[in-house]
Amino acid sequence: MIRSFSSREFINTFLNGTKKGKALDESIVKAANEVIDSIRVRGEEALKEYVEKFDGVVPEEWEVTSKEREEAWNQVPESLILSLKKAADNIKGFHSKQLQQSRMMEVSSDIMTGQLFRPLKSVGIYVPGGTACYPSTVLMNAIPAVLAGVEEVVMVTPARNAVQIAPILSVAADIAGVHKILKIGGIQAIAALAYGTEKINAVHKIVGPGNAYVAAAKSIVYGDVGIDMIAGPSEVVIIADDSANPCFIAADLIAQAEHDTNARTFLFSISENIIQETRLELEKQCAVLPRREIAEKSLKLQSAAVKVATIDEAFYLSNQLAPEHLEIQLDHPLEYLGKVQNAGSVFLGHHTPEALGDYFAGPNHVLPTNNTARFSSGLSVDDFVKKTTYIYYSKQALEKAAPHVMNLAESEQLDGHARAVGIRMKQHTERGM
Ligand SMILES: NC(=O)c1ccc[n+]([C@@H]2O[C@H](COP(=O)([O-])OP(=O)(O)OC[C@H]3O[C@@H](n4cnc5c(N)ncnc54)[C@H](O)[C@@H]3O)[C@@H](O)[C@H]2O)c1
Ligand SMILES: N[C@H](CO)Cc1c[nH]c[nH+]1
Ligand SMILES: [Zn+2]
Repeated sequence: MIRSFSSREFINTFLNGTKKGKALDESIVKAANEVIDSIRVRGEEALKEYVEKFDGVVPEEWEVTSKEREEAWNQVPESLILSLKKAADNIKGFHSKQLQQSRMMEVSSDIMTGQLFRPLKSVGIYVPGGTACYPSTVLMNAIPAVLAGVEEVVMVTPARNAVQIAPILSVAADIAGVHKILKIGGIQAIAALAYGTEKINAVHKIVGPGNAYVAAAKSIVYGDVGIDMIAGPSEVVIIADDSANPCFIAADLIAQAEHDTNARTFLFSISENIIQETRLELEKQCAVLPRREIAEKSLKLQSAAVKVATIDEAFYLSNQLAPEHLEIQLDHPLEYLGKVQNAGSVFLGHHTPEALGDYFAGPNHVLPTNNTARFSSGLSVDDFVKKTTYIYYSKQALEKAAPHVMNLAESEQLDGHARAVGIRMKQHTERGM
């Protein structure tokens, strides 16, 4: 089910070859452009057409009413509400440490520079709802936004042939502090959030994962609004030696594979025995999985087991791939943290499954995929904050800086810039200021 690759074959196939991930699919981008253009021009009328076309049913109102939100609480078991609340507490705890205060850096008594931190006014959070229902993604998207102080957090999620969204999503939204929930998904939701319609206000930034249609739509609207990232299918790399348990490795590979037939799962091990045992475990565990078809397809098409010569080689491959999730299933895992150069989130040791991070531990599960952890990071409070710098110079401070500023301006042949300083110097001299 999981194919073996040598290191070289792995690099040629998954990093440089036929299975190298692609940020966007051109035909999907083309289709998304059409939908977005229509909604931008024709607003509500086009939005309804596309919701009907792609999601089956057009709800009477886009927004989940406060009555519906209240009633949702009676439809979710108490134990599940408790789990959501505990997870939310951990997520809040972790993200609250990311909050930063505006700061002033006094350079000297007559020069000040600084940074103002201001929350975005409104954001849209996308919660996927095509093939599964993700209350955890509601918490992961909304909690950092609310902590940052965003005034209006608008969640969108497809109702998919139903008039209502799943009650658990609404409850998670209440726990996280979401202000509005709209029953719209896919490209049409991104278009409505980016450009607004007669009934929907445009937001300033759109965050959250989704399928290839959602990713394409986010890439198109970027520039008119902010986005967090272009999220691709989920990924996990597991680095393991003989100290690992093949049952755990297989379970963690399946946990990613069941998301999506395009999810990518990799095992790098110095032990041939571990690879063989994991293969057997995968067969066994997949056989009893409700989402067996999805997981098996993903494992067959998008996974690899690589027998490496050394642990360093495993880290080399992982850093080249820059996976969304990296599990280090080795004894004394903390000792290996220094070897991690590129990864969205790292799971240390034999008892820290990636699923723990998906739901509960606190760090965000909206993470960079498809090699983008080389240059980007998971969702955080920072995504919901703008930083405005400021500068203050006294007259005397400007006089000291003036020759340098004028030199530099003249070197760029921008006389207007030089004059903006020079004119002040002239007045200071003339008026004996
Ligand atoms: N990174 C994360 O944190 C995270 C969390 C949860 C889910 N995910 C990923 O998000 C993805 C969710 O995908 P999904 O499909 O289940 O839900 P989704 O909500 O992203 O997409 C469903 C929507 O896609 C649109 N769509 C489907 N087929 C279409 C077509 N042919 N043309 C135009 N639009 C079409 C429909 O409007 C539909 O409602 C999965 O890949 C999953 O792994 C990631
Ligand atoms: N593993 C997903 C992110 O890659 C997040 C998730 C949500 N629910 C379960 N898993
Ligand atoms: Zn997951």
